[in-house]
Amino acid sequence: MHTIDLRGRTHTSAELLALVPRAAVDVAVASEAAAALIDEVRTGGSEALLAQADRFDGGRPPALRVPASEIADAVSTLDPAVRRALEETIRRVRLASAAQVPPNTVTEIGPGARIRQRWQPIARVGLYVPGGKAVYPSSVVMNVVPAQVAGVTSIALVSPPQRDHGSHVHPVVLAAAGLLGIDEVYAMGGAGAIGALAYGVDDLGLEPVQLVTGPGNVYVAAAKRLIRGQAGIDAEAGPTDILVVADAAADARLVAADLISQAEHDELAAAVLVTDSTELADAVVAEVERQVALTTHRERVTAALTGGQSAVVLVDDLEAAAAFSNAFGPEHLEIQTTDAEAVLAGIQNAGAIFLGPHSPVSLGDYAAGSNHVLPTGGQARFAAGLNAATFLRSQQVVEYTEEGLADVAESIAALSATEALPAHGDAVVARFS
Ligand SMILES: NC(=O)c1ccc[n+]([C@@H]2O[C@H](COP(=O)([O-])OP(=O)(O)OC[C@H]3O[C@@H](n4cnc5c(N)ncnc54)[C@H](O)[C@@H]3O)[C@@H](O)[C@H]2O)c1
Ligand SMILES: N[C@H](CO)Cc1c[nH]c[nH+]1
Ligand SMILES: [Zn+2]
Repeated sequence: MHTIDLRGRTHTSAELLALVPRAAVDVAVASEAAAALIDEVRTGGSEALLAQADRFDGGRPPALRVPASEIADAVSTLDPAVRRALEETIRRVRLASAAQVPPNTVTEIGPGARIRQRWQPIARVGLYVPGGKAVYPSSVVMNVVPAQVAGVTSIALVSPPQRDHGSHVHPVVLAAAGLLGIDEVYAMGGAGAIGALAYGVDDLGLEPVQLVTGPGNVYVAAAKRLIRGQAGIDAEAGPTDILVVADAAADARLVAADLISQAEHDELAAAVLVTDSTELADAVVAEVERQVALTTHRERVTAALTGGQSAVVLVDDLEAAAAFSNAFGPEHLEIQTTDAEAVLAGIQNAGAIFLGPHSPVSLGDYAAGSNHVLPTGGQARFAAGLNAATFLRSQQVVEYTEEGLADVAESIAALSATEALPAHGDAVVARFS
């Protein structure tokens, strides 16, 4: 991991933004390849999706649409311990997602003047579940549960076919879908699958969706950026990142383990330590070296940690640490300091925040009840993680009586005349003449 030394002076927000470490290959760089893959699917339909599966996933799935019997089989043959774990995760995510549904409200503006605010679910959504370097049954739960809690009634789920499973969707992904009552599942991955959801695939009977959500690699994130407008998207949840703010009191062994845990997702994953303690920085670097040598995906982890996106950042104090973190906009922010609440008070931008030594990111990835589909690449500076409200739209229902309208008729006339749009005022006058 390279070092960024910010000690000795304060930095403006613009300077911090310029210093933030990022991967050389980002969503913009992957965009051209993603656009070509989406175009192939728009013109070539199923045959293009099968060819892309052959090219990227090591084989053509026997059927793009997974038969209902295969989903049922996956549920019935699911390892009992994994089933219990999935069911507990579903329970917890459902509880936390229910708390994200905003209440419908009625505001009495004046006599006979009422604005109702209602939250309307999106009718049909497409959910992406990754499956390249790893498989993600947990992402089935993280996508489906908030959609169901929001009241979405039509859900299509896509996930890449797996070479090791005869080019079928991974059975635990199918089992997770089955446990949640999802029966529309397709064996397709990457940018082509995002295009298929957004534009539909006629010869497959895949109807276009109105919103595409879910995590994926840089090509998936690029594809989501490209189809935005045709369908809505959640945040771009691309290659994962973790930023740990730690002081001298933190346990270097745990900090290192958490950095490595996210680096194992992808060579493009980012792991950043920000600290005011050179002793802790040295200890974490030594621990990372020791633990990487023992970890399963050591090559991928090494690539991620030595990439330009990962770094150890030295700061004068924890206020400067929070300022750097805000500029980075981490997907996951861990605060491992003596007074975590004090650091939290200075944090504005983060996808999800993990406080103290017993709240590692792995907890949020699987079992906290929080959602693990989170904005990456600095998007947490303006975007939120996937949640029930992502699947809802607020709609204001305007309900005025004659008396209520009369009270504002003069204001409308004045403003419409000022804007040189007199027909607007006339439409109100017509109601009183
Ligand atoms: N931010 C989040 O919320 C979040 C959550 C979970 C996972 N993730 C991220 O999701 C990603 C999962 O990646 P993955 O690769 O394991 O699975 P994936 O399903 O995202 O990607 C696999 C697909 O990528 C496409 N692809 C592969 N190589 C390509 C190439 N050279 N050109 C064009 N397309 C290509 C193929 O279509 C393949 O099916 C990781 O980066 C991980 O960090 C993010
Ligand atoms: N850390 C990933 C992005 O938040 C989510 C995940 C799923 N499985 C393991 N981890
Ligand atoms: Zn993870």
